[in-house]
This record gives sequence, C-alpha cells and structure tokens, in this order.
Amino acid sequence: MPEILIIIIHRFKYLIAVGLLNMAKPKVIFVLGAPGAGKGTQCQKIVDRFGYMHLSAGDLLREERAKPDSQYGELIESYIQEGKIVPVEITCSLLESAMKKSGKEKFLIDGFPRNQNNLEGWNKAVAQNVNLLFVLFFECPREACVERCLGRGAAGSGRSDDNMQSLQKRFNTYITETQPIIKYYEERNLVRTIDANTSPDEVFEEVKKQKRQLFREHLLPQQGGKIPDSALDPSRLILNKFSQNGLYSPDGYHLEQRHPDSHHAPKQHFPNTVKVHPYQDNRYVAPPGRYSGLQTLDTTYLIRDPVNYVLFPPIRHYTPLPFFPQSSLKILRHFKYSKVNNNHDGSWNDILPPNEFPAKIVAVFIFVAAGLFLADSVAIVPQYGGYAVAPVKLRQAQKEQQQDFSKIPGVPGVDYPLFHSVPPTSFSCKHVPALPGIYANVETGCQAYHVCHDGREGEQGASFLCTNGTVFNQAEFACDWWYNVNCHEAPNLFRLNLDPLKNPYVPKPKPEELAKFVPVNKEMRLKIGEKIIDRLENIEDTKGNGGDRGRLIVTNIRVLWHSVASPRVNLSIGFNCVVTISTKVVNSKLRGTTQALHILTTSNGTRFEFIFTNLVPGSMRHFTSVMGVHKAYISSKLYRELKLRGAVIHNKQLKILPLEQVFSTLHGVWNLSSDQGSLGTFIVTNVRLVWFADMNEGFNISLPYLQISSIRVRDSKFGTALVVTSSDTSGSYILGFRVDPEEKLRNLYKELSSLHSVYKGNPIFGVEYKWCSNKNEEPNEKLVEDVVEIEEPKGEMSNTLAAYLADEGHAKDRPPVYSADLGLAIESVKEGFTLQKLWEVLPS
Ligand SMILES: Nc1ncnc2c1ncn2[C@@H]1O[C@H](COP(=O)(O)OP(=O)(O)O)[C@@H](O)[C@H]1O
Ligand SMILES: Nc1ccn([C@@H]2O[C@H](COP(=O)(O)OP(=O)(O)O)[C@@H](O)[C@H]2O)c(=O)n1
Repeated sequence: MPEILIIIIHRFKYLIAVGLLNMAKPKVIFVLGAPGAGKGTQCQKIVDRFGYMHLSAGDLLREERAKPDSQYGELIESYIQEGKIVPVEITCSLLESAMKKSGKEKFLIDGFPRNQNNLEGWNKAVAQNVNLLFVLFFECPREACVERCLGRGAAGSGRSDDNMQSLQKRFNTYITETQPIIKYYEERNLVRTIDANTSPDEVFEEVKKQKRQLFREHLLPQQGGKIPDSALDPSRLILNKFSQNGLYSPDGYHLEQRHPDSHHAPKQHFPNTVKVHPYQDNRYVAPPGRYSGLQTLDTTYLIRDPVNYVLFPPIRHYTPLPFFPQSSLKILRHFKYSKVNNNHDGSWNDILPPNEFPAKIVAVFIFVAAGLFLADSVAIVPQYGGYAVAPVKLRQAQKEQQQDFSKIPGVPGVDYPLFHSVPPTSFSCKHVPALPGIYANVETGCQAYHVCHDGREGEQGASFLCTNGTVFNQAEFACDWWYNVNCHEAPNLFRLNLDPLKNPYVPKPKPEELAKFVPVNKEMRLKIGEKIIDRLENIEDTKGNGGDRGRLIVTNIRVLWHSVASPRVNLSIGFNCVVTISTKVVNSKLRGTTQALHILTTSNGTRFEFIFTNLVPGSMRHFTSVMGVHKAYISSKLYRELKLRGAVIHNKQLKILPLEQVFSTLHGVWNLSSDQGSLGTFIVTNVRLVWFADMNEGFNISLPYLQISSIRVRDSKFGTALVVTSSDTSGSYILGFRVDPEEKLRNLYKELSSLHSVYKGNPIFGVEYKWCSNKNEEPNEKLVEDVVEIEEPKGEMSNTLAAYLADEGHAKDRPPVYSADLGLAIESVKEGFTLQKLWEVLPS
C-alpha cells in the first residue's frame, strides 16, 4: 500500500470506523397496536414477503419466563397476567441479544416500545445503534380485538393472558400507556397507520401499500416520496421481490406489467409470462437459450427505461452549478427527475434502445441495475418461448464505471454526486467556527469535506472525498449513505466542531490512560450507572496542582480531574459533597489573573475548596457544564436518597419524577413502624418504593432501590411482614409492611426483589443534563447568579494558602514525602502549616 494511503487511513481511521458503523446500522420497524390487532399475524406475512426478522417483545418475555433458571421469570409472569409492562431493562436486553444473535439487518420489533419506560430505555441504550424506519400501527376496534384474543385463547394459544380478566387490564394499559407512545411517534411523522379491522389478507394489502410508499420515499426523499403514480404502479412491487435477492434498481427505470388484452402474445410477439433466472451477480436476467437446466422465475413484468435510453448509459456526472447555493442540489435533482419521468410517452417503443437494436427486437430483459456497470462485456441471447432475439453485445464498460453501483439505492450522479477529485469551490477555512475541525462542502453535495487545521494546507484545508454513494454527514462527522444526509443542513451543524466529544481532532482520553487511574485510586473508575456528560481538556487544578495541565471530566454524579502529564495525580469530587459552586478571580500559574471555577465541598465536617481554571482563553464551558450538572443533581435527589415525610404525594397521587414509571399501586398496606401500625398505600416504581398513610399523606416514605440493602418476608408480632432495610448511608432503617392476604404480600415481595436486583445493576441516578453545544462558549449568567457565594475573607485565595505560597526567602525545594491522607507524594509541608489548614477554607 502506498505510504500516503497508509497515512490517510491511519489519520482517518476514526472517520472510517464511524462511517462503516453507520452503514452497518440495522434497520428497525416497530409494530404497535392493541392486543389482538393482528400484529403477529401481519409480521409473519411481512417476514415471508419482505424477509425481515420478526422479534416479538411479548414472545421474548414468554420465552424468558419459561426458562427454569431465569431470575425474572416470576416477575414477568405476574406482569403479563396483570397486563402490565415489564421493566425496559429486561425487555431491551432480550431484544438486543436476539438482534445480535440473529446476525440479520432488518427487524420488525413487535409490541415495543409500549410505554414511556420502554421508550426511554430504548432511546438510551439502543436507538443510536439502529436505523428506525417507521412505526407500523395496526388500528383495530376493541371489540374485534377482544374477540380475536378470546378466539386465540380458545384455539389453544396457551397464553395466560388471553382471558377476559387479563384482557381488560391489557386494554387499560394499551390506552393509558401505549397510545401516548404512538402519539409520540406520530408527532415525529414516523407512524404508518393500517386499518386492521378487515381480513388478514386485506390488512396485508394495506401493509404492502405502505411498504411501497416507503420505497418511494426512500428513492425520492427530496420529493417526500411523491412521484407520478405511473412510475410506481403495482409492478413496482416486483422490485421488492428482487431486492430480497440483492437486486436494486435505480429509479428512472420502470417496470411495467403488460396487460394480456392489449399485449397478448400473438399480436405483440410477446409471451405473457417471461422467464428470468438469477444471474451469478444476483441480478435477474433473461436466460440465454431455452432455459434448459436453469432455475427460472416467471415474471410478467417488463423493464421500461427512460427515453434516450442506451443500453449502458454513461454515468451522469455530477456537475456543480456555477453558483451553487445550499439548496441547488435539490433543484438539480428535481430537474433530472422531471426529465426522466415526463418524457415517457408510454409507448412500447420506449423500451427499445433507439440506436443499438433492430426495430423488430421486441424486448430486452436485462435488469439494468447491476448490469449497467458490468466490468467485462457479456453476451446475452434472450429467447422467449421461441421468439429468438438477436445477440446483444454489451458495450465494454468504461474504466470509471467499474464500481458496482447496484447496491446503492438511487441514481448515480442524480441522487448522489460522483466526483473523482475535490473540485475548486468557494469553501474557505477562514469562515469556520472551530479549528481544527471537519466541514462538509455543500457545493459538492457534501461528497467533499475539508479538514481545517493550522492553514498549512491552504485556504480549503485538507480536502477529501467520500466514496461514491456516500456523502459527509456533518452531524456524525463521518461519510454516510447519501439518503441519510441532508446536505444543505450541514452549515448549521458546523458548530458541532466546538463539541470536543464530536470533533475527532480533540484528543479523547485513551482507555489505557483511564486505566492508569485504577491501581492508584479505584475511585477514578466509572461506577455502574455513571455517565460522562462532559470532558474538558486544558483545565488547571489551580489550588492543588497549579501549573499542571489537566482534564476535567463531568459525570452525572461527580467531577473528576487528572493531570495529563501524570494521570496518577487526580481527584474526584462527588456532587453529594458539594456545598456551592461559583466563580472566583484567581491567579493561575498558567493563565495569570482570571475567573476560575470554585467548588466548595464538605466531607466529614471539614470543608475543602477546589479551583479549576480553564486554560483556553474565553472558554466558559467548565462553568456551564459543572454548574448545570450540579443543578440537575440537586434537583433529582429523590432518585437517590431516602426521604421521610417529603412533599412526594399530592391529593393521594404520587408526584412522578421525569424518568419514573409506576409499576404497581397497592391499597390497604399497613406500615408497622408504630405500635398500632398505620394503613396506607404502597407504590412500586422503577426508581423507588413509596408508602403514604391514608389519613395523612404527609406521613410518607420514599425509598430508592439505590438505598435498599435488603428485602425479606419475616414473621413479626403483626403476622407475616415485608421487611425492607435501608442502606447504612441512609440510616439503616428497618421498615415493616403488612398486606392481606398473605399471597398479595408474597407477590409484592417478589416484585420488589426482582426490581431491586434489576435497578441495583442499572441504577437510575436521575441526573439529566442536556449539554447545548451551540451555547457552550457563552457564559451562562443566570447559572452563575443562581449560585450563592459563601462569605469568606476578601482576597483571591485563603489567607493561609496565600501566606504559604508567599514563601519569602525560598532557598531550596523541600524534599518530597508520602502523604497517607492524599495517597500521593507531596512536598513536605512548611513548618507552622498543616495540610488540613492549607485546604481548609472556613474554620471547621
Ligand atoms: N385481520 C384479522 N381478522 C381476523 N382475525 C385475525 C386477524 N388478524 C389476526 N387474527 C387472529 O386474531 C388473533 C390475534 O392475532 P395476533 O396476530 O396474535 O395479534 P397480536 O399479535 O396483535 O396480539 C389470532 O388468533 C389471529 O389468528
Ligand atoms: N414491550 C413489551 C411487550 C409485551 N409485554 C408483556 O407481554 C404481554 C403480551 O404482549 P404481546 O405483545 O405478546 O401480546 P398482545 O398484548 O399484543 O396480544 C403484555 O401484555 C405485557 O405484559 C411487556 O411487558 N413489554
């Protein structure tokens, strides 16, 4: 491989990897509808016809329940019988592993997402790794659905929920929980509704229509899928059949079904049915000779072609218009399409290549998609039921046509640009928002992109081309299929280069680097459920490690900092220890006098302060990120902390948290903490358990799974009781509850223990912070104002520290000693000072 190529590949391996990943994203169609709407029945038909892999969430859950060793079996069973929706952590992991195991690319996910919890879980864990095509929604009246489910039960479905009692609950769940999800997708224009109150075959006809519309939209996204009906009459469906076998036809080629009355064989010298056979490259072609020994497929379809047809039309090169405004690509595409479609006069002559065939040749059945780009000449002698056709010598394909475009949907040069080198355009790195950065070139339909760096590569930066069929996706920083990219949106996304998590030129910590933390301080390892929200380079820990460049990592539960030069020098500040976060003028060794981030913390009764200076002039992101996440942390305490007598109930209703989903509500539950006990209501959610007294809703307890250390059933003086113990950190409370009859109590116990084990493994911390990349560099004054500054001595640093640093008469460096408190080697502290005093901000 030439060295330069290796360098390019090496340099862009990130982009290449992301590009490949995007291309490989599996396609997903969600199938929703009331119980018994016929989702499963239609999915089977879609599988048979279009080759999707069907994954029914309900079936997967039933399978899991049936496993003797499943830890969730009982929970699933009780939820299914109650018509309730199983926690997404269970369902999503079953779906994900079934997808992975299948090795397939196209999935029908049936009965999912069925409630807000399903939706959020999916969006969090899977959505970004798949391509959601649309939601197929089967609409069917309740009576019909109930009748069908009862029929299914009577016919021996063996399902424990095909009975009137469960059905009632399933419908309630469907109305209150699933319908809002359908609405959610409707608002995003993703729902295809099918009337499911007809026979299965009629319903399937509707499904096929939707599929056809999708196909249109896929081919003509810029026209919203609206193209003349003549171009997409039912014969288009044959394409689906071919595409199952790997054949794609670029648009502009029309398949037309010949009507036997007007084109019957004797008159037109045409057979009604023509045989084609699969060619070695997966195309279907008219077979040479008399089909002897060949596996053939009957088709009544002819391929029509746009006018000015030549058997192998040259690739239409994409020529940028002289003044190429952002939207001109769209205009160009439109223009080309109209030309193709409008020039049809509908006569049979269209199918004859004007120059290359004798007038009497009646048809050529060459499936053009892949054939257009055959590398070598191939001779095909079609013969149809005795009507021999003269040998057709296919033109030698030109060198540049050798790429196989057949697998790329759309017309080369029309739907997607075909540049062979980056042309000169008006793009200039002078006008971009961040350096280094990567920018799509809209004048080339985004096939070209530029890496703007330090100006050495000229005004356009280093320029690159995406491979044919793909263009630069500015949102993903990678080459992506043309139909996934809205090129003229790219300039609006240029600012994403400011986002260090997106911009591939901003160094990311290497896994080895993070691993270095581990032996020193296992605190630096991310904890379960911990998510990195922001990562900032060039941050100085001005107080503790002045003069040392470091990396600040903001997660949903804490702030981490480590020195880049020696990652062993690091610190971790849990948001739970933070007293205030504000700004402060400091004197940084690396930045001089500047505003810094000031974090005051308290731990074991002692207060500590931390000062972080951003070494990038003008950058405010360390303020906005840390303060923003801290605010989100404070406002979400109920997710993580036990709360007694809180304002969690209003009018006997639980105030639901944003990420919360109620699983069960149980009335008549005795809280046994007082001698006589109190009667109340018990609520189980995906975050916590809540109990409140019926007589006084202010008498309540909210206990997150994170704070539960054990759940048991024990005998007590009140009879059999559910005993829940809270963790040490939340006071080791022992809570007793009683429910009658005992079976109800045991069910509650099973449900709580399963949920406890699910959410211990996948804790919901509740800290949701949306980092706005476009606002990142603006100081968020509101946020700064909100934080109360603690009164402390005037001056830039604490007096003790200032005195320490003054260090008059400093002759030689003090020798390093090991500090057991910090776990680090530090310089021996000057006489008259203690480490504690140096860190202390306010007297304890
Ligand atoms: N269009 C239809 N008309 C009448 N019965 C139907 C129709 N579609 C499905 N069924 C029957 O209704 C029952 C429920 O269908 P199924 O596909 O299992 O529904 P779902 O997956 O939505 O619960 C099955 O017994 C099925 O044979
Ligand atoms: N996403 C899902 C899908 C099904 N389920 C459970 O599985 C049951 C059966 O679902 P299903 O899709 O097989 O059946 P229908 O209710 O659509 O007929 C539901 O009533 C739920 O209890 C779930 O908890 N979560």
